[in-house]
Amino acid sequence: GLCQILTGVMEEVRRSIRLDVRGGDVLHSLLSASWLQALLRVYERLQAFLRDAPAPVLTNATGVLLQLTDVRASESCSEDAEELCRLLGQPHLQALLSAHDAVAQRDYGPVLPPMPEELPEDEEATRTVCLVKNNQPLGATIKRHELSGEIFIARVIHGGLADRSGLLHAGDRIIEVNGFSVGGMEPEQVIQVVQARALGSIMFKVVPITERPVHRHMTLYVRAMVNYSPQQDPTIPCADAGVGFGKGDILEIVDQSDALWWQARKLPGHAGCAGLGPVLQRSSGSCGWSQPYLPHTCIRPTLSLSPEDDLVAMEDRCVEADEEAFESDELREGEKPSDQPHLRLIRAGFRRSLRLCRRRFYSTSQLAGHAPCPSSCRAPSVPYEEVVRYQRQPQDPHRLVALLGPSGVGVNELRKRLIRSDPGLFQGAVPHTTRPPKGYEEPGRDYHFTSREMFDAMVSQSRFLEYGEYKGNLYGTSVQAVRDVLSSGKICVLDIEPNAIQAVRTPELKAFIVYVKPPPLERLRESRRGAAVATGYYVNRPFRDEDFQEMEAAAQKMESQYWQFFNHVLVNDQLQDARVQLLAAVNQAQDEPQWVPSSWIRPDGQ
Ligand SMILES: Nc1ncnc2c1ncn2[C@@H]1O[C@H](COP(=O)(O)OP(=O)(O)OP(=O)(O)O)[C@@H](O)[C@H]1O
Repeated sequence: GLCQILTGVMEEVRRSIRLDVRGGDVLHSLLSASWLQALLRVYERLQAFLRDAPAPVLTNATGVLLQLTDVRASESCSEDAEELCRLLGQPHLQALLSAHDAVAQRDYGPVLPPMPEELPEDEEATRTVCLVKNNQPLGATIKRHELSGEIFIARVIHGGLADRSGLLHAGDRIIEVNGFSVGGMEPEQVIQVVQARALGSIMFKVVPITERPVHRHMTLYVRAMVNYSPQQDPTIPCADAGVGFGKGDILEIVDQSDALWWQARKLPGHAGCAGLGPVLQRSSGSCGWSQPYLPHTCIRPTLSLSPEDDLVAMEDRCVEADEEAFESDELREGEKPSDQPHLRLIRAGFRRSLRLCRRRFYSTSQLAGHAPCPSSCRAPSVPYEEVVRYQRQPQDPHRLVALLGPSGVGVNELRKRLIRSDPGLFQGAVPHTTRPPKGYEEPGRDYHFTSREMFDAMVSQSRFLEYGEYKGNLYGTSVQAVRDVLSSGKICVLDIEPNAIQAVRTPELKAFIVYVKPPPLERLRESRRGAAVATGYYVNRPFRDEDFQEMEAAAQKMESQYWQFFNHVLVNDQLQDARVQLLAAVNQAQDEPQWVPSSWIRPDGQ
């Protein structure tokens, strides 16, 4: 009947408001709060349950079981009794009975201490908070005021015990812990008092902060572009309360109220307590985002607080230091092109010369007489990239699929196999070249043949995703060539070099980047036994051990610099398996929700 009483009280209060009784509106808003209503409903349900609660027949089933073993010991024990004893002797049944007894004896909840009888006179100003610790951190940090020496709650960690209680807030002044006055205590001493009880209840007496800051509870999702380890960060207020993450991880930022430290959860699957993550500053270098750890030296303690030993976390052991990849199928000269249309299709777009020049371009610096490739090192130096969930609609163009990996790993092989699996759906982009067409080549199908002047103009207009020079000829993949495939309703599949990553990550192309990773050395030796590595335009030879080692080294370098941009990592061990996995990933990219940069979806920053 509590809800009914509350309705009656609310009516009274409403009358008080009409009569302009002081405090009436505050009381009304309190009583009409949805959380209070919900709590009362829960309370009433629990009361109803207590009334109808089933009573255990016995509270000591485990004891009865022991008596049964005595029965077994007697000689007159029947076969049935034997079987019963055997069944009851099984560990899972014993565990079940033990659990039964614990419930029957109501031995499952901590016994709360009685409320203190003597309440201070300024009772209104203090609040007694009792938190029950079940081997989990309290999820709050404390700090000491430099001048007054008073102990304050510095931060309440989202989703932690203190936060879920709703009773402790950043800024609350702590007066007592478990009956011990914290006046004059060093922060470490306060921690010792908290740690004295690993389990059970901990009682805090606090003076609540009078004006709680209004938090913008706007959840933000970001992709980490750097690695971060709280344990290696000397500036984190509390390492144990930190959230560690690696490049490419998706983080859910649940609290941005602190200018220097976000509270974040790593996705997927970390539904519990959030952790502290640094609001890292942009690094100064143009490609600085690839660094493993950015020390955020901008972090300084706040003025009114002592800088070092005065901040203590109520997390266990936590002291807050304070507020902070051609055409290997390409026809040799004089060879005739295939009459089979599907083979022609496959050949279109597999241009070894382009791959080789790209490799050269990537490994050397820049094309003589040309501006640097527009895509080269244009990565924004941001530690985080805001992301949103994107689901491609059936009427939308497909996402570009870009494959990359260390030379020889099988990027081109996988790309060919993917296109061959469904030429009606997958297609490569037709590259541009300044070299003269060969007899069998058809402009617009094999290459867009163009003059050097035209090519240069396209370069200066940033119309290439990537380009390079091979044996005196220029080769490049234009944005328009990709657009042509996408607008025909097909999925464009490209192999790119890392320096083209930024050029394909655009709102228009929405590239899904698949990194093709070499398997461990042993597996490389085994799986590449019959395979040949391309060392020049027409030069193939069997793989050697040095090739594998080079591949591994190149892979490591690529991973350390670009891991954050990989949407899918595919280990190319067994070719057939890898192709199947690639197909599955590509389908997922087109048909299932994916995290993409928010700027792709909301270019205006809204
Ligand atoms: N999983 C695999 N098992 C066996 N052989 C493979 C596998 N993947 C690729 N190969 C073979 O390895 C060789 C190199 O592959 P591919 O040409 O695709 O490499 P790439 O990554 O495109 O490198 P590059 O651009 O330097 O040629 C080819 O002969 C290919 O058939």
